[in-house]
Amino acid sequence: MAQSLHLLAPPSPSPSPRLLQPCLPSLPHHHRLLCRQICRASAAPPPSPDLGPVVLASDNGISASAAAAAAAGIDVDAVTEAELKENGFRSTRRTKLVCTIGPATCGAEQLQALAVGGMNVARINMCHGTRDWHRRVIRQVRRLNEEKGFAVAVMMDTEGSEIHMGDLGGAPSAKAEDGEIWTFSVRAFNSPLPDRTIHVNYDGFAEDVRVGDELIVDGGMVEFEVIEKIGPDVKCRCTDPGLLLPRANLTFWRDGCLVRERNAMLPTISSKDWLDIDFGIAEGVDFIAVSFVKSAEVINHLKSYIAARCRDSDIAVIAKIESIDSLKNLEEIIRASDGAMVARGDLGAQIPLEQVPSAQQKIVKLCRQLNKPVIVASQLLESMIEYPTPTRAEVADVSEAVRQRADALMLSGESAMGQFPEKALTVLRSVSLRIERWWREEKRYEAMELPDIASSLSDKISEEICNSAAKMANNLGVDALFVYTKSGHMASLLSRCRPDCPIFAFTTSTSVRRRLNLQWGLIPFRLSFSDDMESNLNRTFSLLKARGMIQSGDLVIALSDMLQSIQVMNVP
Ligand SMILES: Nc1ncnc2c1ncn2[C@@H]1O[C@H](COP(=O)(O)OP(=O)(O)OP(=O)(O)O)[C@@H](O)[C@H]1O
Ligand SMILES: CC(=O)C(=O)O
Ligand SMILES: [K+]
Ligand SMILES: [Mg+2]
Repeated sequence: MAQSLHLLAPPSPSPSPRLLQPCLPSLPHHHRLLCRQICRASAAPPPSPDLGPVVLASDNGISASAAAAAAAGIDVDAVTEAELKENGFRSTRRTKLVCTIGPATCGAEQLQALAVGGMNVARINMCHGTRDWHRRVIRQVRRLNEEKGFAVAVMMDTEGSEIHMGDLGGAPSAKAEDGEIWTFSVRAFNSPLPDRTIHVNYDGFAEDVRVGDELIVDGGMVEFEVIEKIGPDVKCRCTDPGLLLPRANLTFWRDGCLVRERNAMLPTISSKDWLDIDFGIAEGVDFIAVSFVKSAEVINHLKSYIAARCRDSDIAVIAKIESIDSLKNLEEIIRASDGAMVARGDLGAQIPLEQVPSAQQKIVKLCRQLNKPVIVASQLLESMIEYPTPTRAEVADVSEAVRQRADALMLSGESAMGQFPEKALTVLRSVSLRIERWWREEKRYEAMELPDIASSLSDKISEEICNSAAKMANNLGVDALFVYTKSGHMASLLSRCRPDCPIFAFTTSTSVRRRLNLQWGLIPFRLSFSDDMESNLNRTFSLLKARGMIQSGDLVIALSDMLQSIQVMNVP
């Protein structure tokens, strides 16, 4: 039996309104499901011969077209579906995982291993690698999605025009020892570079630094003091030894303060970034993460650029919070963006390290309030670049980000160039699962105030519906929330509430489905559905039951943004 609440608001079109009317879902046999088939062939029935137009495919690498799966002959049943089948709804991972792809993970097999291991989003950093390399990675991810049924989204991260070192003439790293004299120069060198010489990308560098300035590499990996300026060359003495990595970020400090007048004059999106963005649009990336955002203006500019260039404007813009200016203008930046990243690497080079944790907490909270997905990034498992197990402190850091209910966690060097990318991903996955479960068991609801964000009446109703549905789901202990959403908006409003149960998000568009992959607690499916909720539900139930993903008797709350309705029912 189902109980439903339908709310009507202009301009939302709706058929006959029923207020808390019981309705009996029947399983109409004339609506057959084409299950884009999966993985465990044995677990699913063969598609019927008279298939209708309905297509359903789930994310997280758990389903594939029947043809593809059969042809490939492999079991692509990754985390979510296995979890759903084995342990029921409660144990699916809510926190999403982003992996930076680099030399350690760019091969087809390595990418597949990451997808199976729970990678929701693959990130490519335009600071590194060639255009051809990036293209190969994007296409490989897309191919895996098509052939193996994954739905891994692709995020392109811009280089930005902050000051950084060159690529060390091809060397993977260089060691700077205490007291050594190194030359930082804006001259172009042919490889190999002269000994202890570093190229700097910013032409004004030699003019801007002064003797006595501190030069900080990658937020403190290595530190130098400027001792002499000779034309384009700046001689520096190493005062804090360490490892220099290619293209490491450089900041200079004077009298204990970051020198940032010059950086303020550099554009957030450089001309090289614009070319990269054109490339990203052409290759159809799902997210563009903008480095060193200073204000909302640049985000608005990029969004209108994207809207003008791609019709359905389905690339989401993520603001990377990694500078003092981005903290100053935090709220306007987050409001303008489709999501944010706490880029702790560079952030920790611009503000004192001890301020990074509170900045993280503040950004995560604000993003949730404003309903924007947020990624916590950098050094989560840094030691795993070299070692197969994390430090206890790293596990505690990951746990804290999960406890804050960030939407996603990100691997950087661990997956790009580390020795144990898959193990690092496994650590993120198992720590997320454990902390999420603990949190639910302890019923540690953080009653976070969620401010109204809608402006139109229709959006206000959607918001109220989602808030109520999430509350009802917790109070009734339902097994899952189902949301039928074309734009994905209602799914993200539900995710914002961080309910106890997972959210099955059904959407008609492949790109919306991939984008929802970044959001907390959502299990995105693509499904062609109609405005007839009863038939949608019956079709979904029979399909998911056939796949063993739900069972008769499971308690479900279903929402739809076409009808703006809530229905509570047991799966028939
Ligand atoms: N495409 C790539 N090719 C070669 N090395 C890479 C690539 N992507 C990442 N790396 C390596 O992995 C490290 C960490 O990756 P990450 O993307 O976090 O880079 P970053 O330069 O530290 O950060 P960001 O530009 O995001 O501030 C890099 O410093 C680089 O050594
Ligand atoms: C991810 C990134 O850009 C940073 O941490 O600086
Ligand atoms: K970058
Ligand atoms: Mg950065």
